Amino acid sequence: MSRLVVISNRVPMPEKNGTAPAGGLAVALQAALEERGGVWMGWSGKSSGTKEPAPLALTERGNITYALTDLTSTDVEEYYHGFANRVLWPICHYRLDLAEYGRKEMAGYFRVNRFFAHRVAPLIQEDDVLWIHDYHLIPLAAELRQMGFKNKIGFFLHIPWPPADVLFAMPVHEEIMRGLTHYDVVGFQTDHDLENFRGCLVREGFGNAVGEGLYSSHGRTFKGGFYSIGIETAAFAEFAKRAASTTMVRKARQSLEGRDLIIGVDRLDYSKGITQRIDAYESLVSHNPAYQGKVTYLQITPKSRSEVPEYEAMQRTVAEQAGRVNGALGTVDWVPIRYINRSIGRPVLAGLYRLAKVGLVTPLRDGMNLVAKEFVAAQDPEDPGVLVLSRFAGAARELNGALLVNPYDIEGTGHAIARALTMGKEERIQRWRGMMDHLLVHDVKRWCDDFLVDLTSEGDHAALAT
Ligand SMILES: O=P(O)(O)OC[C@H]1O[C@H](O[C@H]2O[C@H](CO)[C@@H](O)[C@H](O)[C@H]2O)[C@H](O)[C@@H](O)[C@@H]1O
Ligand SMILES: O=c1ccn([C@@H]2O[C@H](COP(=O)(O)OP(=O)(O)O)[C@@H](O)[C@H]2O)c(=O)[nH]1
Repeated sequence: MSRLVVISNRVPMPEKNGTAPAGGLAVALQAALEERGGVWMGWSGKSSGTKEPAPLALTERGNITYALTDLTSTDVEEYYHGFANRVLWPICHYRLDLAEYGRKEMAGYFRVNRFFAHRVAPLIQEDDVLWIHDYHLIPLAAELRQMGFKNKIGFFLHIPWPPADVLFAMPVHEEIMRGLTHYDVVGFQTDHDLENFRGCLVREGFGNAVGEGLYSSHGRTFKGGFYSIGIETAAFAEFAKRAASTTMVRKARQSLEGRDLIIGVDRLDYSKGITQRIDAYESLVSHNPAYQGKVTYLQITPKSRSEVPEYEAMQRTVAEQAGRVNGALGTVDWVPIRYINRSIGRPVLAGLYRLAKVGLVTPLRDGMNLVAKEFVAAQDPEDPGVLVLSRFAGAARELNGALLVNPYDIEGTGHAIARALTMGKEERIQRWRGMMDHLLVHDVKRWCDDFLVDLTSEGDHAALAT
């Protein structure tokens, strides 16, 4: 079997205390690489200031070699905060109104991709298979091809791919589309994302669908597919069962004093629909006094990308909103919303999911959303909680036992929370069982295997070029 070289912007070096940063990409890739070993190259998350970054730092941990590079402060600003998170992220999440397009940032994005190519090049061996992840690194294959690399190179996009009318509002959409054609396999989270990509490619004459999932463009042929990312389902379920008896989770249970727990866990990101969700909860509780003092909503929301103005603003908005609801509805012995603005380790999260009667996962748009899958995996089979899930999360294409909601419909979401809180055990078990069976089969290993089978067995697409 060829050696696997994974390249992603975010690389979670296992810290001394074993905690990884919040974010589904890091969590999933860690699981996938632990399984088969290989090299994982990416950004250290640190800036070298105005100095040229030091050579790649190589660290062996088990069967994984981590290869990390710092970036200059200008690179972090232009490539990560600038183009990746203020242009590609909002565009791919259908938020044209938030995209801040600047030529300096665009140039920084392409420059850092070239820098990544030069940094990783000395590590690449002839029969290595390269798997590049996410919107930060779309042009990387083109850079490597230009340097003469003929290896199989796959790309997986963790976030949604928008329809042509949204994508083409971005001035450099042609360069981005062309960048994707240098891969051998381009993978998306869902069939909807793949359909949108196909529309972008074919409608605007960038390329053609040539059958059997193959596309031709700019003299190359590549496969386009969808591969829905999973979690380590069985291990997470076991984890949650054990977590239920830890001190932290026991304390949480005691503090509820018999109230039903509703839980939300999201990075502080406008795509996650947190403000709409708080509105929905407020609408439910204020219109139904029977719930007052009987439910507790715990929202765990670690800070994310705080240097980006839209994220910084959200920190204030959500904190004020939670404070306002608590001020308006709280009583001397009841706090309606418990709001935590920092990261919680996954072992504790697992126990909290299991404790909860309702999992609220209501993004306005999300590539997949691993929290939805973790919530399901963590439930007690004899008495499972109910998942309230946005129809706009990639996970909604698979988790059909959830109560699907439109997160823009505040009252509708409130009604779904009420339905979840009152659902009988038999229906809860039936809904949960179907989702759990699906997640046990479609776990992170299956995702990884499916993608790599397509990448390594697709033949030489370049030679098939039309
Ligand atoms: O690296 P950050 O800027 O701190 O952001 C964290 C990650 O956010 C995004 O995660 C996505 O990937 C998940 C796993 O496939 C998926 O479930 C979720 O819907 C996506 O939002 C981003 O795509 C990653 O690159 C970031 O590392
Ligand atoms: O305080 C937190 C919040 C989230 N997470 C983890 O971060 C990931 C979030 O992934 P998801 O796909 O839901 O969203 P993303 O943040 O990648 O957009 C999940 O594995 C969570 O368990 C965590 O470890 N601690």
